[in-house]
Amino acid sequence: MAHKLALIGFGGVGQGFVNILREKKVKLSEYHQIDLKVVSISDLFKGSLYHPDGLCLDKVIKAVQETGSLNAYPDEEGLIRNWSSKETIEQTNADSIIEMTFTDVQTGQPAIDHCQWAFLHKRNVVMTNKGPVALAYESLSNLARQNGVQWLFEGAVMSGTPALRLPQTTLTGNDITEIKGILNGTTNYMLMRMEEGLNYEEALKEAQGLGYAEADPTADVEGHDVLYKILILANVVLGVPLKREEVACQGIASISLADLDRAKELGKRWKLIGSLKQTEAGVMATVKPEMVDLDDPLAGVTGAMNAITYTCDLSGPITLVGAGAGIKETGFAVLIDLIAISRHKKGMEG
Ligand SMILES: NC(=O)C1=CN([C@@H]2O[C@H](COP(=O)(O)OP(=O)(O)OC[C@H]3O[C@@H](n4cnc5c(N)ncnc54)[C@H](OP(=O)(O)O)[C@@H]3O)[C@@H](O)[C@H]2O)C=CC1
Ligand SMILES: N[C@@H](CC=O)C(=O)O
Repeated sequence: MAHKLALIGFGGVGQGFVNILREKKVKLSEYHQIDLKVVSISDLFKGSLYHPDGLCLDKVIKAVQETGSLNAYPDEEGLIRNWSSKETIEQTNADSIIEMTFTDVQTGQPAIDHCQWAFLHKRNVVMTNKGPVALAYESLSNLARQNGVQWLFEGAVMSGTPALRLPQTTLTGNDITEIKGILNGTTNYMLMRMEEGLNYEEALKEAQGLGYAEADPTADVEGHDVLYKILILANVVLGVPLKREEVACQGIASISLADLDRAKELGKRWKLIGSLKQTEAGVMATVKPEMVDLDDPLAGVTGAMNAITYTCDLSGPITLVGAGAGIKETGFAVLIDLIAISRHKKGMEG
């Protein structure tokens, strides 16, 4: 039976995910026996489409590429246009809602509402949006559980690199005493390009063009995006309900070309580091730029690559290095969550 999907937010990641479905449809069906069918897409300015039997993804991409809007999708019997995200979540026949709207670092909205509406209508949610996980993890997890649905968000930390699944699956049984890493692709890319001679604005523009930056890139450069990832790691991996106010947060906006030159003279390199440490006084968390030695493994993590080290009591430190941002990489995170939901469903049925 098809697993029906409703996509809320159709920007870079949404379109990247649809392209993955177009590319992998046959393999998903042959090797994983999964038939993922997009029945709804709802985007604030690009418009909205719903067909209970599924949308033609080639026509969806053609419409958006040629006109920037879903309104150019051809009319067909049974097609409904212009539902809001609320109408879509409540009235679609989708099993799972894929939430890919922008991350609001102050309120987590409208994505928190999107999750609530979905859970109350017994729909799973897969999301790349960090806001709801960082700000409302406990209440939304409870709501999902009470309604017998799943809530997965691998893409929220390090895009398609399994930064959440790794500690939750293969590292389980360890006590994790510290988590530390480079957790933002945009700023890591910018620092690299600024070392290569670009100025701050040029480097940011490139990162935006490559699809790494947030809709409001202030979240990247001022460290809020890393702060949110630290809150997610604290809540989800350490089980500690850390709050935003408890984390000192500084981004890279104040780092000048002169600072980069000074680091170079000292045999060092600037990196924006997020960290969480278990102490007797509780979990200590910081987000701040640090100069790391050039022979530190973190110094070699460049561009939009990220790295995270889990310090474990039994297995010792384990470091994961991989993409921290990117359209295809984040689209993959959605796919792996959907494969997990499909497998879970089959296990329950079997
Ligand atoms: N890009 C990346 O590398 C990564 C992104 N993420 C997260 O994934 C999410 C999506 O990222 P990305 O695709 O790059 O961002 P974009 O800004 O490209 O896309 C977000 C889309 O959501 C739409 N939108 C905003 N509000 C609503 C709403 N209320 N209802 C429906 N649609 C809405 C926007 O519409 P419009 O523009 O038409 O207003 C836009 O098309 C973000 O939360 C981001 O933090 C996570 C990991 C990596
Ligand atoms: N803007 C973020 C996207 C992924 O979370 C980043 O640059 O890392």
